[in-house]
Amino acid sequence: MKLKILVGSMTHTAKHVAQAIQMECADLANPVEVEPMDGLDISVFDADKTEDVLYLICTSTYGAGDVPDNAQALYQSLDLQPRFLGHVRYGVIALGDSASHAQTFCFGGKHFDERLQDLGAQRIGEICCLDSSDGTLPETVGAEWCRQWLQAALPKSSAPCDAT
Ligand SMILES: Cc1cc2nc3c(=O)[nH]c(=O)nc-3n(C[C@H](O)[C@H](O)[C@H](O)COP(=O)(O)O)c2cc1C
Repeated sequence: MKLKILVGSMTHTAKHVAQAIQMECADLANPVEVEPMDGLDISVFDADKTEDVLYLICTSTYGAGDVPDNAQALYQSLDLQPRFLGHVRYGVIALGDSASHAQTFCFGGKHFDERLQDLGAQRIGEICCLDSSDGTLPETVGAEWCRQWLQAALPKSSAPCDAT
């Protein structure tokens, strides 16, 4: 099963989380692709219709609860070019800061989740919120969460991937 991680980031934290997942989860999903959201639109969910693929939205939050600049085009495309995404299974890692932005904590990831659900996509598991003010390492927490998430998402008959 392929894992495609779509990264929305301003100052690279979300990118580093995605890269940690790529290294730590290669035995559970193969390949693990990391793709910055720059320039993407809703068609990113078309390419793999016939493949066994899971999507992971990994995005931070900016402004007053907005998605980062590099995620704007994809986020708006979900609204401006809507289509049924019933074939899409996805998870969300949402990055934010509860100390400075309590009212809009992790809204970037939560906004993506709302739009994807509106279009019929199926979220697997709960949203993973990574809080930059809680003293944990986002790469470590994100990769650990992703291992558990992948294990829950894998069909029961699937053996872990041969990463070689
Ligand atoms: C200008 C600015 C605005 C932010 N706004 C929010 C916000 O509204 N909600 C939130 O939860 N975090 C907010 N954050 C925190 C970031 O989302 C958080 O630090 C995140 O880890 C950054 O990830 P990145 O390096 O991948 O962009 C903001 C940070 C900055 C610098």
